[in-house]
Amino acid sequence: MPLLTVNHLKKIYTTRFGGNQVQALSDVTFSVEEGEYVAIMGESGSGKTTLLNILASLDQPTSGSVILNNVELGSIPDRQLSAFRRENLGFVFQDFNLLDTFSLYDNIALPLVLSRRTPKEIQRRLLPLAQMLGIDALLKKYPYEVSGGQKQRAAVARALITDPQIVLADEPTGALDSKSTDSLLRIFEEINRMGQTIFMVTHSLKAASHANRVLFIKDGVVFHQLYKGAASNEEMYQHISDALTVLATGGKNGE
Ligand SMILES: Nc1ncnc2c1ncn2[C@@H]1O[C@H](COP(=O)(O)OP(=O)(O)OP(=O)(O)O)[C@@H](O)[C@H]1O
Repeated sequence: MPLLTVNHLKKIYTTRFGGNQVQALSDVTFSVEEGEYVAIMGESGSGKTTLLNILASLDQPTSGSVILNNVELGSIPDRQLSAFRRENLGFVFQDFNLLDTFSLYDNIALPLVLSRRTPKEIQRRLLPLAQMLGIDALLKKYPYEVSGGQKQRAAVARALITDPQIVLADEPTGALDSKSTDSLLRIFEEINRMGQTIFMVTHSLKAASHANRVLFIKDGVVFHQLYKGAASNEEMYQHISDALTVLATGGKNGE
């Protein structure tokens, strides 16, 4: 039984006055096993953010379903959605989404504070995580006092502190320089090796080449997928680059 099952997702946006309709997703089906590290790529406008918003239970599909560990997202009552999200999903965004008036410690602790965990328990979980991510000396600092890479590591700590079933990452390296990108990708590899399931939207071939599997989305469907298998990051980079060329030139299923 996969951890995440996405069944025939369709999403049609209707403009406010009912005029234009945009079909962002036509028929998206795939699944993610526990412990996998999956990247999804596609051109601008191909529906990646729409898909991520639906997986995050921030938006609802027009039809189709998403099942996370036997729970169909569409069956969760609205009043329970934010707690479900907080307890089961970890989010990492391109622009970090840290609160400027909170220290790094308080930013990382926030999901557990909202879940009413005791300060002692919060500290017991937070300190080893901060140590693993190399930000333990920065916990009293505010986001404006640290670098982009350090902010992103704090955001990763915040995503992991609830021990989520899956981490959803939206262009996590998009705002980072190349040194911080390498450091974040090493962290993702490390937490994946420790068993964390990761689903990442990215435009970056480099980021995608670190994943175990890459899905390609085009015209609202998963058009192709690549397994890394025993390939190196460099070989995977080349395979992804070839697949993107096929995608851009309109070939089908890797032909
Ligand atoms: N709220 C909305 N209302 C109407 N149309 C929308 C809305 N959000 C997205 N769309 C349209 O749906 C399609 C898919 O958009 P989406 O943002 O999911 O693509 P994307 O792959 O994430 O793009 P990018 O890589 O540029 O972020 C696009 O045609 C977009 O214009």
